[in-house]
Amino acid sequence: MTTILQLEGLGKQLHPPDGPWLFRDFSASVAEPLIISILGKSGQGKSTLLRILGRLTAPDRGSMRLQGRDVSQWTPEAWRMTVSYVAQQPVMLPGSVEDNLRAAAFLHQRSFDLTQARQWMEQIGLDHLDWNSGAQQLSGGEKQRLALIRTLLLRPAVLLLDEVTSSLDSISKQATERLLVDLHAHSGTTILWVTHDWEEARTTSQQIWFMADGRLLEDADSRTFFDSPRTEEARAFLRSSHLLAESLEGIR
Ligand SMILES: Nc1ncnc2c1ncn2[C@@H]1O[C@H](COP(=O)(O)OP(=O)(O)OP(=O)(O)O)[C@@H](O)[C@H]1O
Repeated sequence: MTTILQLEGLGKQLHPPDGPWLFRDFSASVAEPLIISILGKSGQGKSTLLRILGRLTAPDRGSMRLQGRDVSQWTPEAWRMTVSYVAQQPVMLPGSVEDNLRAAAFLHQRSFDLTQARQWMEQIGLDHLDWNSGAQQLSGGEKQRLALIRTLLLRPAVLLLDEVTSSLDSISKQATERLLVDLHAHSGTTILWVTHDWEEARTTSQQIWFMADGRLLEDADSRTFFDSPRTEEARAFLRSSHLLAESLEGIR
């Protein structure tokens, strides 16, 4: 495996120059192809980290290298075509479902892969949609999946996913997870995946980043993290996640 992304001492300060640090000293290597889940309690800065990696937010400290080249040697556009972010709250572009699907091809002057778009729409459970209908009228879960496919059509080497299954029912969620795992297996796409669903993380990912106390507390292969987490913070996090899952199971 080769290193595609190298993070060195990344930090984000809430109110620079004197405010507290949301996180700092975040250093890690991303080897390709891997699926890495990013776990941690709310407010640890997981989304902010993804936005930094997607060059949508600037870090207050630290550096990043992509494919061996420092961030300063990349234009933001070229970086974002290689490392692409899918937001938790999907933003639909004005126009139809098809306009949204064609957006990446249009913006980057590439040909539109109609066969691939149809196949992914079907695989993700959106084959019922009329491509001429307005994208703004879709349900939250439909928008979330359409935004994901719109980004997949860019064919990024690294995909940054921010809770992309959070609005989905269990069947759509499983279909989405399967599509992403298949894509990773067949195309070697590297995925950094923020999720609150530890079961999703355990079943899809080979590696876990666990954020707590304003830093990357654990960077471990998935089995090691779930079977024998190194820190008390991770053990407490997993205990509370298990308890929550059990109580939700009881309600069902
Ligand atoms: N540029 C910024 N300036 C000020 N505050 C910010 C900035 N970016 C993020 N924050 C704050 O940092 C905190 C962490 O946000 P973030 O969404 O990254 O955490 P998270 O771990 O992804 O949380 P969740 O799991 O709830 O989505 C939040 O309180 C947010 O309001």
